[in-house]
Amino acid sequence: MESVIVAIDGPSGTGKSSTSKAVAAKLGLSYLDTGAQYRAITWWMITNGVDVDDADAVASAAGKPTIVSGTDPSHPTITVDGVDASGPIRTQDVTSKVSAVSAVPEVRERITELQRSIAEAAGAGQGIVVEGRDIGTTVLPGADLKIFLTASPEARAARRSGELRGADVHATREALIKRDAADSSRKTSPLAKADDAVEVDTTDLTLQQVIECVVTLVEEKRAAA
Ligand SMILES: Nc1ncnc2c1ncn2[C@@H]1O[C@H](COP(=O)(O)OP(=O)(O)O)[C@@H](O)[C@H]1O
Ligand SMILES: Nc1ccn([C@H]2C[C@H](O)[C@@H](COP(=O)(O)OP(=O)(O)O)O2)c(=O)n1
Repeated sequence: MESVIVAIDGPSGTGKSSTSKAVAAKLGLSYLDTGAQYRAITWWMITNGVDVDDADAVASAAGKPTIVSGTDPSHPTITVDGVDASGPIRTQDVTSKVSAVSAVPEVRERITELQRSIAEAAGAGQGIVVEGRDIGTTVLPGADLKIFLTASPEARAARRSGELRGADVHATREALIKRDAADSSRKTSPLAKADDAVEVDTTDLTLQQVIECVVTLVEEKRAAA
């Protein structure tokens, strides 16, 4: 069967990670969480004393860490300089700083290059599901299928605060809206829907329904190829 490259973009809490992992596992594809890579480089900046609000300092350090992503959807991994970073990249500290670091063009250039080489390697096999903010627009504009997930801020905040074991929904909603605004308004490769992306509003859909919808879209693409 032909390999297939699927790009899934959208704001926080729309279901990108859960959907992408499940779709990739179901169809035997590789999986790449690009947000984890931006979180990993942010974690490296913090642990190495780089001031994340100093764009010049972040730019000069952007080439230093070695980030390696494992692409098995049933066991995604990420290491920074050989150290497992999967836990530390999910802290509130990293979450609050990742938008500033990922807005720096030198960081994006470095990470985009890494993403393209991973997608190229997977393209030699069955293919890959790559999720993020700018995959359909910038990283893989030639992807076979582009999906843009959306959901109301209320639904997204409720999902996130559920994950954070009952964190205040209002505070979660405010933090999420702030991060989306920063990601959507940055100059380099902002969060945006590609013109040829299929938009799926997940507000009133269960995760299973979203997964089925995306699996069907991939199968239709493959059948038409
Ligand atoms: N359609 C949905 N309905 C209800 N909960 C969902 C749905 N999609 C995802 N979730 C839950 O919402 C949370 C955030 O999903 P996630 O896939 O991490 O989103 P994203 O990667 O877009 O930030 C997870 O706990 C996930 O299980
Ligand atoms: N392709 C991407 C993916 C993520 N980012 C940045 C912007 C996001 O706020 C952060 C974190 O992304 P991540 O997907 O982990 O965020 P959430 O799971 O939605 O909380 O990384 C990006 O700039 N470009």
